[in-house]
Amino acid sequence: MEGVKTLTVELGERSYPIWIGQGLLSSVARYLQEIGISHNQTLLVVTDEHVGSLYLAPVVQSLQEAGFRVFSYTVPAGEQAKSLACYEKIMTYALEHKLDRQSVIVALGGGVVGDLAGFVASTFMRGIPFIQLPTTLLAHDSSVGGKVAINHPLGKNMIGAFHQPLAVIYDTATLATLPAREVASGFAEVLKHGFIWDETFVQWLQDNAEACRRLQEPFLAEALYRACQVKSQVVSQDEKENGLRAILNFGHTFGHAFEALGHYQRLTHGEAVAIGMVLAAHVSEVVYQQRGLAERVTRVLSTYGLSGEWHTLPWSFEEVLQKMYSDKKVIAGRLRLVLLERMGKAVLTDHVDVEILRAVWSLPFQSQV
Ligand SMILES: NC(=O)c1ccc[n+]([C@@H]2O[C@H](COP(=O)([O-])OP(=O)(O)OC[C@H]3O[C@@H](n4cnc5c(N)ncnc54)[C@H](O)[C@@H]3O)[C@@H](O)[C@H]2O)c1
Ligand SMILES: O=C(O)C(=O)C[C@@H](O)[C@H](O)[C@H](O)COP(=O)(O)O
Ligand SMILES: [Zn+2]
Repeated sequence: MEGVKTLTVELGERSYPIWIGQGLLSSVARYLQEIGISHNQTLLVVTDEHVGSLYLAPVVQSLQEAGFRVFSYTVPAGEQAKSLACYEKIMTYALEHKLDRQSVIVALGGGVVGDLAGFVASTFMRGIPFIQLPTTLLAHDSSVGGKVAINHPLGKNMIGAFHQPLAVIYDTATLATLPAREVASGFAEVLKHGFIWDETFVQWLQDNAEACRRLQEPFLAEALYRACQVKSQVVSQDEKENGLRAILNFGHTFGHAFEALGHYQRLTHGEAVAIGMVLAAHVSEVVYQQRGLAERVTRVLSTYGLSGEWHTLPWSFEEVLQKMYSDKKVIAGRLRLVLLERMGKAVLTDHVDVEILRAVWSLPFQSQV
């Protein structure tokens, strides 16, 4: 597969490939055959309205021409689709169309479709295989690692499972149709992978920001490859988040609170995480005496079009804090936060005094434009 970057998520018998390259969707059938999917297995492609209108027909056509029996289901675009109602509708569709325990769910879309379709796969007849076909920049993160979930009115990703895909087939040509806001949002998670694990990657992203933001090759594929590499290394060491994997939640304790308080409409996931990372970087500066850390995090985020400003949010510190206590990392009523010991090295800690968070919330925002 010339020109295709390949990684393996090492998880023993559940290991799987990540293929990254231009135009992979047109030969998606070949990739499915490569991982041993046979024509006896019915495929259900799940997508959303935006992605479906652009990419569903060619994907279904390529699969049907290769002899696969294919059904498809399209959900409304947006975070609201990560709901019990949508989950139930897909389940009903799958049952009505006689999918069985060998059938395969194919998630064609961004993180919303991947999380939702993956959760359907994890529970349909107690679990069937699924494939990720990510179409957003952000989905370099969501398509890898097997966290699948829907939201509950009381919190983000509260109903879910760990269910690894059989493969991630990442056609970077699809990113050309992404709205600018979603491009910036996706870079929040790309940058996160550098902040938590690899200072040299942060520097590379700073040095090549213009080309990356314009989605210019070979920079785009390299950025996604390196971010997926960080994610797969972490997941390989701690698949079910017993420890290390929690560092992938950098910026998310604040971020998920912002998303939920905004009813998943005010901020995208990446925007919420970006603000959360700036706040967590300020807390890290205090806890680990890392002067200049928050300034660097804010500056690089702003280079990628992400503001990181929290004072414009309409919620008080108390409202945000209360929401943070429903985070899945909270154990025995104790808040746990991911901080940066230094740039490129994240840690999970439960030793953060709420007064430090309150003091950070009161800091003036330092715009780094
Ligand atoms: N499972 C995980 O590990 C993990 C990791 C990170 C994020 N997530 C989840 O991912 C979700 C966010 O994902 P997202 O940012 O991809 O959002 P998304 O799936 O809602 O996609 C963003 C928007 O872009 C549209 N879109 C997608 N691909 C497109 C394309 N190629 N061209 C044009 N439009 C396109 C979508 O229809 C949607 O309107 C959140 O729910 C978040 O919690 C999960
Ligand atoms: O894969 C992980 O682990 C992550 O934390 C990746 C995050 O970017 C992602 O948003 C994830 O869905 C958060 O999971 P949650 O368990 O905190 O809901
Ligand atoms: Zn995330």
